[in-house]
Amino acid sequence: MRALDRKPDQRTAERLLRRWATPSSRGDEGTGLGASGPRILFVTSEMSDFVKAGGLGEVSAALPRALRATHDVRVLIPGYRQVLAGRKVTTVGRLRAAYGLPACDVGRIDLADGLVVYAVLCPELYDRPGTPYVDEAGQDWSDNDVRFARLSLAAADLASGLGDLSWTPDLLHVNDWPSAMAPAYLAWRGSPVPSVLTIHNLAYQGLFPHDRLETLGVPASAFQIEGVEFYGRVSFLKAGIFYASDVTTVSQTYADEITTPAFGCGLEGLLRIRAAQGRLHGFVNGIDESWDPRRDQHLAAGFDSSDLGGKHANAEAVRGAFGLEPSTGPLFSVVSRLVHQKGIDLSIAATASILAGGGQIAVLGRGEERFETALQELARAYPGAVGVRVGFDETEARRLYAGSDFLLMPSRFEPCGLSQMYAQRYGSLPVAHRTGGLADTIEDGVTGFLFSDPSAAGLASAVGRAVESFRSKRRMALMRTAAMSQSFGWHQSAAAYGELYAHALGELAPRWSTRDAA
Ligand SMILES: Nc1ncnc2c1ncn2[C@@H]1O[C@H](COP(=O)(O)OP(=O)(O)O[C@H]2O[C@H](CO)[C@@H](O)[C@H](O)[C@H]2O)[C@@H](O)[C@H]1O
Repeated sequence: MRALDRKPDQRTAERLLRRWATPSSRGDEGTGLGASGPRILFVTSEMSDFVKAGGLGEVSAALPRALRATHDVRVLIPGYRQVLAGRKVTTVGRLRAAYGLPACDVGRIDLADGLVVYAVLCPELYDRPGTPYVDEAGQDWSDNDVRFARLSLAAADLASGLGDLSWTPDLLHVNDWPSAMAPAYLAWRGSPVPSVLTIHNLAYQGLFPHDRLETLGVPASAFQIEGVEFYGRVSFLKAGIFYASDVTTVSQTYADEITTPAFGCGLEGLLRIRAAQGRLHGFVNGIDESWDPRRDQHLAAGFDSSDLGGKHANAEAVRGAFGLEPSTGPLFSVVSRLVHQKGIDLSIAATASILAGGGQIAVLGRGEERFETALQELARAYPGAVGVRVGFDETEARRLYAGSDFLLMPSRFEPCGLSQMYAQRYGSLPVAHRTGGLADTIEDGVTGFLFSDPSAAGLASAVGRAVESFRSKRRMALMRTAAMSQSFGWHQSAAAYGELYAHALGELAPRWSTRDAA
């Protein structure tokens, strides 16, 4: 299935083989190599140190840091204005134009904790207002194919030793469609550098018209079912799934789900093949240490499971900020991108059961206009009981987790989900659809409430169970304590990624000798 049929780049292979000639480099001694261990370039289109549109931004800030104890991890990100503004950026390399992709410089930023970030410096592609993906009106940038092909090609170039950097990665770890072309560029130039693609959300695939092949540097021979073609278009994500050495996603349940037609978004066939090869893995995300209700500076007051006084202070702050009346009933929250995936329509439909149970609901989110409008109408219809804020606000989000009793998360699918972990850590019990990472991180009836049918009725029945539990102080206290003591650190999944890297790197030599002999 792998299309690595060209003559590999000899110089790179020899460098890697020299570097990985020792037993430990083949993973025989685990991953305890320290910061002088394998050089990993973590390629991402968002990182919450600079700019975040969703969960990927948080994972990109946390996972490279969790891996630093054992790996020499550096990050590559487009040089958006949010990345460069007010920072010391040293130009350390230059990459040539290729195909229809412009030349760019490589800038180095040293973050306060020592993490090194390389920025792809190309103002014509990245120096714009808006988010990494859309303009201020919410429209996709029309040149997103070039913007993210340039990111991917920069990663492949650096892995091939181009650009004159004094640091050359041993392995690329790419994330979602914006960097998923990097493994393909490596394969097309015959590079032996291994790559790992993490899928944070299969629903976003980076699909572009067939007439962009030349601009993007896709060889005509790769525009086929065993390559990057997806129903007549170029699929960046499929390129990554097809060419990466290994594919991971962010929970075991989602890794299983995406091999089925219901969740596979048309890629289930290829994903089944990768799974059969033992190349599809599920590693659940962690949450970083800033999510600590005792010390979080964003909160109105700190608290822990043995003293929930501060939680009540946060509930008061939320009620005030969202225009809710004083109440002793249950407070439900939603903190979410307002998109179909997240089942926002189901949460709207469940409002009746929440209000009937004497509860209130506070919603923070932004996204599709139809959901923003519907939620604002709901708040107007139930003043004092439903509060809605359209926007993206870290402090409000943290206060909502801290102040609410329950978090609604009826996602139709959820690769991992972070909000349900934050909520549990802050003593807010998630009411969630039993899917993907939600099924893997919530214990039904112990740390939250799961329901199996993603419908208004399914959610309403779980809301009923939550309201019922709220009536028993003892039960609530037990569940809160169980939720707050869940361990969601990065340690375990960082170790799993480390093992995977070691395995992919260790395969270099055998793969090469077979090919050399051929
Ligand atoms: N209006 C707002 N204001 C402030 N903060 C807001 C906000 N709306 C959302 N957030 C924050 O954004 C994050 C959302 O993360 P999720 O993992 O839940 O979803 P997302 O779908 O973006 O990520 C995708 O990638 C991640 C990472 O792998 C997977 O966990 C997930 O399943 C997948 O869909 C949470 O930290 C939440 O607090």
